[in-house]
Amino acid sequence: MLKGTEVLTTAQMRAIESAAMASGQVTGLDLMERAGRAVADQIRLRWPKAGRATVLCGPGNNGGDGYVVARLLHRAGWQVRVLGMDNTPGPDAAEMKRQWQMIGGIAPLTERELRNGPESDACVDAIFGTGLTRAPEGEIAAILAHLGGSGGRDHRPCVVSVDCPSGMCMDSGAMLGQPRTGGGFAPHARLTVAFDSPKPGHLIGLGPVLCGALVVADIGLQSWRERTLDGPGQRPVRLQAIWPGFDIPDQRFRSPTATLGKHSVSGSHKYSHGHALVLAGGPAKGGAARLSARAALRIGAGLVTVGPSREALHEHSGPPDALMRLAIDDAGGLCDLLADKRINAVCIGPGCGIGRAADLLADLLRARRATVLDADVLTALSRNADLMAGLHGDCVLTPHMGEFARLFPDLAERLEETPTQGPAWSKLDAAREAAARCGAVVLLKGPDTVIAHPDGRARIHSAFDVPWLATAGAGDVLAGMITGLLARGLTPLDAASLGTLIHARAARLFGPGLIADDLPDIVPQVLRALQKFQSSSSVATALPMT
Ligand SMILES: NC(=O)C1=CN([C@@H]2O[C@H](COP(=O)(O)OP(=O)(O)OC[C@H]3O[C@@H](n4cnc5c(N)ncnc54)[C@H](OP(=O)(O)O)[C@@H]3O)[C@@H](O)[C@H]2O)[C@@H](O)CC1
Ligand SMILES: Nc1ncnc2c1ncn2[C@@H]1O[C@H](COP(=O)(O)OP(=O)(O)O)[C@@H](O)[C@H]1O
Ligand SMILES: [K+]
Repeated sequence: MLKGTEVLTTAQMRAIESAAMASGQVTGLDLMERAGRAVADQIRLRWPKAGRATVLCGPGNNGGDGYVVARLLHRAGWQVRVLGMDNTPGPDAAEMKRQWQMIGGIAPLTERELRNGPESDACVDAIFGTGLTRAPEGEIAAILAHLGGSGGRDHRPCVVSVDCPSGMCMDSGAMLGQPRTGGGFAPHARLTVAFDSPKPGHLIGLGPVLCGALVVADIGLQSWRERTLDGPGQRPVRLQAIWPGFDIPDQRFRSPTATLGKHSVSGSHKYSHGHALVLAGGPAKGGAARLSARAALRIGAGLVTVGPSREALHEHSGPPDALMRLAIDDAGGLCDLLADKRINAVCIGPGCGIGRAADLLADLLRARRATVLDADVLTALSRNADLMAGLHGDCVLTPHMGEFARLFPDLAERLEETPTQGPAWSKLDAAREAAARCGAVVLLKGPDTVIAHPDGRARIHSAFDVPWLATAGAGDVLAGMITGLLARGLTPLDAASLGTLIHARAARLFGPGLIADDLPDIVPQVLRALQKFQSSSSVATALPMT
């Protein structure tokens, strides 16, 4: 994978910082100075004219970063007011506090001080970072509520958060002590400057909404990151973000003469791009399967066949003409068809009907094809433990939250609980646990999509900027895209990741007003853009991750 896609847990981040400091080549003070400088620089980029800042410093090292920001903004000509706690922090933060005190005073960190102080252009939130262990209470909870607009929308300060909006668990994107769905007052940052790598909480749960624009600043830890996470005897980096820098796992997107598996693309034919089968349902239910089939064709499967029941076959006679149609009446018919080994990927669920999906699934799973399971078949699966036991490593399950709750009710319930302690149970944990239990890749949909492999690898795709993707049939298109990529020979994890990326990019390109039918036909445009991006991947690695 290209650099720049790793997502670190807070525990991994702490381990990397400790390794760096233990090496003797860098001190905690150096790191804190770099972190504070990164935040101050980002503020100055956005406000080129020196203004007024209020800096809120908490009891630990996040507060230490805040004292650095205060000093550097003061040096740049800003009028800086600091609110801090009357405690003795660790030695690095204590030193940064001392340096600030040589410049200016520290008012008490109270909601009253904040509310009654002069207006400021930027309010720097350096109260809690990775050290948050429990839900904030009392005075600090009141300050955080004020940052979230409890004093009225017009009084909501322009917040710049250091590492994360304070009170947010960086492993889950949940606000400790508040409902998962939001609704409580929480700091809504205009900008969040995180260090070294994003954490899961920046990308899932409430994180993307609370963080505002996310900047990930390099504080010089890269070589320790590599040694700590990838060194001999260490666990590999197991979590990645699907965003610029993500390595497209299909050679075709790199160069026209590249190879795909064993087949040279230049000398290839349609069967070397795979044959996808989309199982459709009975009469009057064909739309969803046709959306999937069209998406599978557009994304590059060599052949696509749609397989409804015999009485529904005539409904599938419309375009695209490239699509093949074949009646599949029952499991026997499916087995006969799957005797053709060239059919290497199957999509089951969209518009299939729960009963028919249940009837076909056991034999389909026994045929051991790469299989996408979506919609109706997920409901069938949730009602039948034997079917669930038949899942295998070439399966991709694509539930939305409602379907996930039917399949894994205990995991979904845990996600509903109000988290009180960090690290809080997250959508990432739920998807990973589900994948481990069922032995298949689980793609848990939403604006934050999490894709988990049974071996613990996982990927996160954040698409909070395309709310219009939540439209009827969009999931059917995604299932078809993944099926097409499986037909092309991608692994289930890669097909799910690339399908998710292309799906959201198509929605972004189309813009508001999108209906699911529009998505497949935007795919060629997205593929062209991806091809260009990949052929200039050295540029891509240098792109700032904003
Ligand atoms: N390590 C490094 O070199 C670098 C670290 N960096 C920076 O350090 C940050 C991590 O620092 P950190 O570990 O000191 O944790 P931090 O987030 O400041 O909070 C800990 C304090 O809060 C307290 N506390 C927790 N929850 C609470 C609650 N609900 N209500 C009240 N108190 C609560 C907790 O108290 P305790 O739980 O012990 O009672 C403790 O006193 C990181 O995000 C980054 O910004 C950068 O400078 C780069 C180099
Ligand atoms: N708020 C949102 N922002 C961006 N994407 C979303 C949002 N909500 C859902 N999605 C995406 O839209 C698609 C909807 O799929 P699904 O719920 O299965 O719809 P359907 O069953 O109608 O096809 C999924 O890919 C999901 O990740
Ligand atoms: K913070």
